Amino acid sequence: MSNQLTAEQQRKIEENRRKALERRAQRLAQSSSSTSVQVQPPKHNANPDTATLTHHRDIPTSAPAPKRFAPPFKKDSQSIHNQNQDPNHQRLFVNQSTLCNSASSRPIQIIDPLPQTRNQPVSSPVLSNFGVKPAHPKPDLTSTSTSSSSSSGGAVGSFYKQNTKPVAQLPSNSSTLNAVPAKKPAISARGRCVAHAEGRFRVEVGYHVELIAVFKSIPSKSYDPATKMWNFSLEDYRQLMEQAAGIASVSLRPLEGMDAIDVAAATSAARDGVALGALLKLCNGWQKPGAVLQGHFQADATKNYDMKTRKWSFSLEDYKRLMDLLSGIAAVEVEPLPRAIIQAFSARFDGTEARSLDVPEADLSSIDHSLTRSLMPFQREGVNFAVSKQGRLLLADDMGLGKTVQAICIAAYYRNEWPLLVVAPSSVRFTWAEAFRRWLPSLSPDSINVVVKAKDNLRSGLVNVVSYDLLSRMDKQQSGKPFSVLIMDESHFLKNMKTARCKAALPLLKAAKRVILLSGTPAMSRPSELYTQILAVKPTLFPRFHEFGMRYCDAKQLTWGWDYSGSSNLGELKLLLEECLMLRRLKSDVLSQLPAKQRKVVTITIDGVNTRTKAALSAAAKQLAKGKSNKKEEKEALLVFYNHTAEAKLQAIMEYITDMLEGGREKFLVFAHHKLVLDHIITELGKKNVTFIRIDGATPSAERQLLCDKFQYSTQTCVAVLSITAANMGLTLHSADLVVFAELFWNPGVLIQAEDRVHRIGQTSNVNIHYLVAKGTADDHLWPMIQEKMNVLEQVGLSESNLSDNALNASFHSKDPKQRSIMEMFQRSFTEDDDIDEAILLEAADDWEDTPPENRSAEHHGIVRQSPSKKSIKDFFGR
Ligand SMILES: Nc1ncnc2c1ncn2[C@@H]1O[C@H](COP(=O)(O)OP(=O)(O)OP(=O)(O)O)[C@@H](O)[C@H]1O
Repeated sequence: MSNQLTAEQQRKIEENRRKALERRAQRLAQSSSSTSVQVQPPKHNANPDTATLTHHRDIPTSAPAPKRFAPPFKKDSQSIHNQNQDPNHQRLFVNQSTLCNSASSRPIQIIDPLPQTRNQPVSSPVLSNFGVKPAHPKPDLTSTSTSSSSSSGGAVGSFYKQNTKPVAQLPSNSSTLNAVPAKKPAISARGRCVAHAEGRFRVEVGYHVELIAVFKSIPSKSYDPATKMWNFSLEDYRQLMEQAAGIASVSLRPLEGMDAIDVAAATSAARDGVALGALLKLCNGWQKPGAVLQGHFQADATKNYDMKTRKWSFSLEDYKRLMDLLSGIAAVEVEPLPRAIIQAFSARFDGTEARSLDVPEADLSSIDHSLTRSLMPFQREGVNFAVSKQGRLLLADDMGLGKTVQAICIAAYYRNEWPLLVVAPSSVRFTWAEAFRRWLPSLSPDSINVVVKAKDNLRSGLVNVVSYDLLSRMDKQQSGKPFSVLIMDESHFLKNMKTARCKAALPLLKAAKRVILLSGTPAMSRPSELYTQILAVKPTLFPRFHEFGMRYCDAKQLTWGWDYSGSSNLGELKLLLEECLMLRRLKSDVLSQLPAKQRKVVTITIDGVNTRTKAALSAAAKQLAKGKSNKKEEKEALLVFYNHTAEAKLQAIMEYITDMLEGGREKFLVFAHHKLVLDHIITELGKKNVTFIRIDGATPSAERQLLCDKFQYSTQTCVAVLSITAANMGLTLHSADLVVFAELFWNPGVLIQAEDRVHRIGQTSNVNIHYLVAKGTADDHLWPMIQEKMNVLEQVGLSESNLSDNALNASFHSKDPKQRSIMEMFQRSFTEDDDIDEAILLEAADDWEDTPPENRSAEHHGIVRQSPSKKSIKDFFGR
């Protein structure tokens, strides 16, 4: 920006300044009435020097001598005390703007000095509408007049238009209110003070000739040509603020936590005193049910500034009235609520409140009855919510609450707009395909397309499933073509806009008419992670990230740019999301509707394994299919097949565990059978620096409890890696509520016991059990067998689960007679003499427990032991 002003410009500025001073002088002269200003003292501060006014304060009619309420610095209290006599030093402190949650009526907390930045134009419609620069006649606050909305329209304008409800329920202050006069001087430069280096602060403001003159007069001034900003010693803070306050067309936001808004000029004028009095009366007399009154106008500025307690909060219905009152106070600037909030809560603002959960019942008659009949009540509510949001939502239910079934039902509601695209983590692509087969029997299985290669057609099915990573590797022409209906599973995968997966997904999200995002953990560490998901569902809410970042990410400008890693106004953000786009239920909210144990089949793929492993697996399957002459041979062949299955599943198992960790699962159990698998898991967890415990047959009894305690009391992510046969009993690990079976085992009794490490007394949540089942492996035969056996146990009341629904695993019932016979072989081999197998396994486990102490390691987890007893299991499985 050029520093050169023309003579004409300088003349105009000087003229404006002169006029402003004249107006101020006129107002001062007119101040005649005594005003009741109520300011509550901060409870912790009894020091009269750091002056907090108590109860009603009469501002004298003749002598304009309102006290200076607050010192900017503690160390300066004496001089401040002196200045308290100076009418030009009275300050009013108001609080950070936030929306806070309240059970009955959702109150707002407002009154924040406007966080102007150079990036934010000062003449936004929001500001001009909300009395920061009112360019309109003062509205009659006791009437339903909406004249103040006239200027700039837009969202805020429409809010005013809607706001036709009389505000008669407020304490009547009509005489006072009617006395509020109109305009404030126009402000041409807004800025803010920001902490700079140690003991200094800088002023972020646009060019203003008079202000520069003030800056130059400050002794500790320093100009940084790189940032084009002035900075000063904190010692000179007050001097600068006072001089800046003398320039009518300048508004500086004070340093956070220091003085708030300087109302010296305002409160010395009766005009403003009247408005302030009305406002404070309004606040203090406000005892309407549901209105939460927090905080107070604060008149001290000690360094113990406590944002939490110094807040006012008001019902949304009274927002307009409050803003109107505030706009009558010349030196008070109030940041209006964000446009997004006003848009989202427009019905609440005008009192025609409809609670968002009171959503109408959607007509689901066109959807498969088997699906709609199965929906639990809260799931049905989820579908209703989605339909009320025109199929655009973030379903953020806790894990295991059936986001998949809800998403399928929502998508099915818009079936005439298909083809549908499901984008999911690679490890659950096939689980999605299974879920569609299970829940939508009307859908031909052939119309489900799981994309496995980047060159595959993304649109060959009516339902298409692709992984995030594959999508990002696909030809743009393919991946860029829009789908009308989109499901994005584990949508926190989109949290970073710079990632390839997010870049690939965004164009699809932009183009889709229905966007169903699913995640139990939409943001794991900071609000900025939510932004892309919000943008995907409701692009109009925060079209620019900066706006979102300023409000909810505590954005800070650093020398290298903006830092959005913080968080601010989280309560407000939560309310906003719940109102507009997000539905989140916790297990504890719907526990009564959930089964105690929820089992889920996760279909994994072995497509990625190397050809050697694949060849070994198919050779083992062929050997079995040939049939064996005696039972011993048959059993050995089965075990070889089982072993190769373990090897083939390694990669997919780890992929799934990684996705669980990425999805924010903090504590869970992973059961496996083969040492190979257990070793692989802990090696990979070690590489990822994830804490784990390992309990297998080699873990001495004395150490087991210590390891369990480590897991139980761990406050961070911790995975318990456990052997199915050696850790299925006697352990309590109920601080977790998720069990993953990386491998299957033919004895469901052992599996159920293993599940019960978390499903036991003391467990307060429902328990989720995930069985990883790989197609084309021994699992094809083991799983139906387990299922059949579990059903038997269930029928006799020995197993409590939701597994009895045969449709759940229909695709695992092999139709190939040869394969069917393998399943029967498993059944024969491991059922008829179950007792013997059990005995061998348990004997082996016992042997391990007897490992001599010299072989024990203090840090057991992560260490592979060589124990003689391992051999027996190895032998047993033919390895
Ligand atoms: N209404 C229902 N009737 C029967 N089974 C259900 C129902 N809802 C969910 N389930 C089952 O509960 C299990 C968990 O459901 P789902 O996988 O959809 O949960 P989720 O919320 O997606 O969990 P995650 O966050 O772990 O992915 C699945 O086996 C699913 O089939």
